[in-house]
Amino acid sequence: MNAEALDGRLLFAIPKKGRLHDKCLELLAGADIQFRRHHRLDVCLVKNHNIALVFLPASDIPSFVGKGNVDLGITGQDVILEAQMEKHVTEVLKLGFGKCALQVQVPEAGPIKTVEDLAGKRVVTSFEVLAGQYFKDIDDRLQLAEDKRTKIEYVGGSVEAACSLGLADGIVDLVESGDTMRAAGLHAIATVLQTEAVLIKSSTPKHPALEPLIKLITSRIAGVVAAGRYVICEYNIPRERLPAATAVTPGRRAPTVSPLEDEAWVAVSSMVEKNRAADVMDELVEIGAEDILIFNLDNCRV
Ligand SMILES: Nc1ncnc2c1ncn2[C@@H]1O[C@H](COP(=O)(O)OP(=O)(O)OP(=O)(O)O)[C@@H](O)[C@H]1O
Ligand SMILES: O=P(O)(O)OC[C@H]1O[C@H](OP(=O)(O)OP(=O)(O)O)[C@H](O)[C@@H]1O
Ligand SMILES: [Mg+2]
Repeated sequence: MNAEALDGRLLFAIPKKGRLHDKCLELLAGADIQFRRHHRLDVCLVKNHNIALVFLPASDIPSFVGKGNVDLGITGQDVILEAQMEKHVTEVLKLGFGKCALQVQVPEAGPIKTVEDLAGKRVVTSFEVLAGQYFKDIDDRLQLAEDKRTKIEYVGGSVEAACSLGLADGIVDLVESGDTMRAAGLHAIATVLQTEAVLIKSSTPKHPALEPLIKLITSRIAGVVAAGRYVICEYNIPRERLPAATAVTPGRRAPTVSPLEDEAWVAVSSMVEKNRAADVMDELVEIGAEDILIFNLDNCRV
């Protein structure tokens, strides 16, 4: 693809593989951003918008966005901090996936119990900057001499193998379910940070004319994210129990209440957070609601 084909288009960086990739494709589909990616090509034009998608490693996206080489991107908060780009990018939206924690881990059976025990020893990580800052603070606090300070060593992947290979006394790596950590015989002794995937834009945009398109795409993606977070709860309730019921399902602004042919009853429709839906249904049954239905949302603007 030649450079002119990209001229004037909003460049939107998407993780090319790994944990965030599939979720990003779902977001793009939900936002009706249409494209066909040719085999092995990392740049492709969007058919129905003035956008080009650029598929990049998640860890490279913060500096591409921060330096204004691309206008918009999706990546993890962890790699933004690791790239020291937090002042150069603006977090537009939290996306609710890619949630995990960057943790200090040591062999379960070993003598090291705290980060103070680990200070001064060897730590292997893919997050050199964040691990370096974390242990610098501890080394400073413990007033360790220059030659006794924690040694941080970078590896590009399979960090969890470092202790059993004899390369490290501890590691700093991402943990979600904890399966990788436990399988490697490790356990966490401290959390450096919590992270999730975010939509980011450059803090000093090179193409101000693209701002309306950034707003539009942000609004569409926010709709898809909210649709995944909420369900619609509908039920019938005796009119005199309505105040109790609407306390359980207050909705985002207010629940929709409709009359029924039977004047003693009303129908209620309300948005409910998906992870609270089962509890809400239990409470509604307690209050005397009947015919309680839950519907998934395909998309929304709220
Ligand atoms: N287990 C996980 N659960 C949730 N989010 C994760 C997990 N591992 C990584 N992430 C998030 O995804 C981002 C990219 O990491 P990921 O490992 O997917 O990319 P990668 O290392 O480029 O790909 P790969 O692991 O396939 O080589 C991380 O910076 C983090 O924000
Ligand atoms: O707590 P868990 O659910 O096990 O997830 C954590 C693992 O996920 C990531 O690895 P990934 O699968 O991306 O492989 P990588 O180490 O090759 O990057 C991360 O580096 C951890 O190893
Ligand atoms: Mg990985």
